[in-house]
Amino acid sequence: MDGGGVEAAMDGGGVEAATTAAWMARHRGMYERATRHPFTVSIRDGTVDLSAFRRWLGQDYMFVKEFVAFLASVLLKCCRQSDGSDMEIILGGLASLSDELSWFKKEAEKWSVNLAEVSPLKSNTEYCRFLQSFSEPEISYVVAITTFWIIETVYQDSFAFCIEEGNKTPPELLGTCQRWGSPEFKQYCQSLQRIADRCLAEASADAARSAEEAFLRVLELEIGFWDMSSSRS
Ligand SMILES: Cc1ncc(CN)c(N)n1
Repeated sequence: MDGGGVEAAMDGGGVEAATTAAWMARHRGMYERATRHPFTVSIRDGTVDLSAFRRWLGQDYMFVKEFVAFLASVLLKCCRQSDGSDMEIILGGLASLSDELSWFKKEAEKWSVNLAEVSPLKSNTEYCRFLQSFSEPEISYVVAITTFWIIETVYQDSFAFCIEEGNKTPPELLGTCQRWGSPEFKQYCQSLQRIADRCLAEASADAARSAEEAFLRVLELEIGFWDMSSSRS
């Protein structure tokens, strides 16, 4: 984090506020582009193009397979670089991906998406490459856990909006929205945020700067992923 960043992370009394909240405020525009994207907003207002939804489903299945390996690398860094107290939370997230993959397979059948025929589109490939880079031991735990938190949070916030009051989400898409928009998943994301903030409070300025860069990169990649789902990029 640079000098401005440190200031932004301080509240009026000079007490350090949570770093992640400061980033979300500082990068509000990008955060909203990722969490109020026309694709998810079209789910909420009931105008979603179902062929775009099917494209998202197939692409996200591929993403989640790569996400398993990413999370395994976060877990490994947690065991090697932290005191290991976060292990159970990360392990819980990793274990839930088994259910998630089964859910994608069932959902793909329901929507007649042949997962065996799906190949990753450009934005997905780019995102998966980013996830793969976390297998490098040089990438620190603080950067990895912050990245994990924001990846999950973008989905949580995006899909929670689709089930908030006033939604016209098609009934057949409610299950998808509840998967990430549920209060339980929100709590999980909040526990990741607390871990990220604790690690960031202890991190060097360089490490915190790298974590903020990763935060921004995730927002960019998420926007690209929704764009890809809506069209073809
Ligand atoms: C692209 C993307 N971003 C986040 C998530 C939530 N794990 C996901 N399934 N796909």
